[in-house]
This record gives sequence, C-alpha cells and structure tokens, in this order.
Amino acid sequence: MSKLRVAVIGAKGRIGSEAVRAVEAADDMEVVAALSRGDKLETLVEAGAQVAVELTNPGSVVGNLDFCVRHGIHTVVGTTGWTDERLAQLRTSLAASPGTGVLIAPNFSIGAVLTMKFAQIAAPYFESVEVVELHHPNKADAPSGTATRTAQLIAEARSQAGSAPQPDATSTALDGARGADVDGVPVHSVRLRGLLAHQEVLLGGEGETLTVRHDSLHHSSFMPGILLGVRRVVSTPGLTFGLEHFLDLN
Ligand SMILES: NC(=O)C1=CN([C@@H]2O[C@H](COP(=O)(O)OP(=O)(O)OC[C@H]3O[C@@H](n4cnc5c(N)ncnc54)[C@H](O)[C@@H]3O)[C@@H](O)[C@H]2O)C=CC1
Ligand SMILES: O=C(O)C1=N[C@H](C(=O)O)C[C@H](O)C1
Repeated sequence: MSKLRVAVIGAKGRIGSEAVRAVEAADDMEVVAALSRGDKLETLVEAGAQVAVELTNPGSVVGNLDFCVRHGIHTVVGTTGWTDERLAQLRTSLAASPGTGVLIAPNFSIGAVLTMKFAQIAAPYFESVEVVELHHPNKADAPSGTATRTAQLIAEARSQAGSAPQPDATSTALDGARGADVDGVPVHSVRLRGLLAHQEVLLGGEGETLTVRHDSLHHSSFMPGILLGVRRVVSTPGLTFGLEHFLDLN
C-alpha cells in the first residue's frame, strides 16, 4: 500500500514540530515537505503532497489554504481565527475545486471535542453558562478557537431549545470584566506561564452547578486527531468544520 504524501506548513512551530514527528511515525503516511515561514508554497506541488497540515497563525492561514485548494491539495487546518466571512470565502474557493477536502478543526484532542459535545447537550438544562479558556502566554489569539466554537454550539443549543436569556444583573463593569460576548455566552481568556491548553464550561441552575473541564497537558494530545484528519480528508470533499464529524459524534 502506498503511503499518503503529507506536508506540514508551520513545521517549526510548537504544534507543527510535533505533527512532523507524528506523521513520520505513522505507518501509512510520510512527510514529503516541511514548510517554515518564508518557504515557497510551490514546494508542496513539487513534492507531490496529497495532504497539507496547516499549523501557522491567523495571518497566514487564509493564503496558505487558498494555495492548497487551488492546487487540489487536501488540507487539515488547526490554525485558529476563522470568521463567517473567511469561511464563506473558503467555500467559494472549494466550489471551484471540486474533489478537494478541507478539515478545519478548532481542536484536535478527543477530550476537547467531547467537552464541546457535553456542553452542547447540557446548555439548555441550565440558566447560566460561561466559558473559561486558559492557555500559555505565547498564544496569539483570544478567545481561543475552541472556546469560540464551544460558545457558538452552546448558543445554538439554547436557541433551538428556546432557552431564556441568561440572568445577569451587572449594571456597572470595568471593560472586559464580564469577558467577551460570543453569541450571548460570556467567554473569559486566561494567559498563564506553565499552562498549555485548558477549558472549563461552567453551568449553573437553581441550587446546583456543573463544570465540564478539559486539560491538554502536552501537544501529543492533538496528534491522533491530526492523523485521523489526514486519513479522512482525502475522501471527504468540501469543507468539514470540526473533528466531531470524523468521530461520528453527530
Ligand atoms: N486545532 C488544534 O487542536 C490546535 C491548534 N493550534 C493552533 O495552531 C496554530 C499554531 O500554534 P503554535 O504551534 O502554538 O504556534 P507557533 O507560533 O509555535 O507556530 C507557528 C509556526 O508557523 C510559522 N509560520 C507562520 N506563518 C507561516 C507561513 N506563512 N508559512 C509557513 N510557516 C509559517 C511560524 O514561523 C511558527 O514557526 C495557532 O493558531 C494555534 O491556535 C495549536 C494547538 C492545537
Ligand atoms: O494555541 C494553542 O495552543 C491552541 N489553540 C487552539 C485554540 O485556539 O483553541 C486549540 C488548543 O486550545 C491549543
């Protein structure tokens, strides 16, 4: 059986360097290109990459992904910073490149994907829901992609269930004290030396609270999800948003 030819973009970064090692260690795939900042994207074509794993930053990902889609290279994207506008632009490029698959995964770790699912299930049963995400201080974006997606899923679930707006009597507050408002769900971002990637979803009802917490303690937590994404994206044309779709969790 021939091996899947995989390229990693952002290969010297925290997660990118771990991804290069994980792909090299997998029996069914090989690293044919490892791109760093300043390297030419044409290398992907010259190397015959079938799948690219994009792990750079919100400022680089759109251009990199556009190149991959135009050249029919399936892409697994971990980079955060996705807006509705960016996704609409991507869907337009994908329409012109039928057969090409793109997976955007706000989080590749199974525990984080399950946290999102549990929060989505629980949210309509509680009056109050807030998200706290905690990351290393080198992270560029806030709130995290995972927290943003979690809050969106919570808001969708509450809207579908006809939940009332959350109770909050705050009448004066310092800017930021109540966190960022993501579709009506407060999201709080902590940046702390010593941490990697953590999230708590706090749910409150009359006389009880429920906390759903996940901790990524090492970048290895993201690797099984990346490898699954690489294997599945080649036979899944169009845009898939969220690893849960490849885990049959929907
Ligand atoms: N979806 C997930 O499960 C995860 C996603 N991430 C996301 O992945 C991204 C990268 O995170 P880290 O590795 O912590 O950041 P990092 O800053 O350590 O690594 C990013 C690397 O990409 C390089 N880079 C930037 N622009 C480039 C370009 N145009 N071409 C090639 N390389 C380029 C940088 O020089 C750097 O080496 C972030 O958006 C982060 O939020 C991180 C961990 C897990
Ligand atoms: O920057 C990180 O480290 C991470 N980024 C992703 C995010 O923004 O959700 C995934 C994970 O939290 C690690």
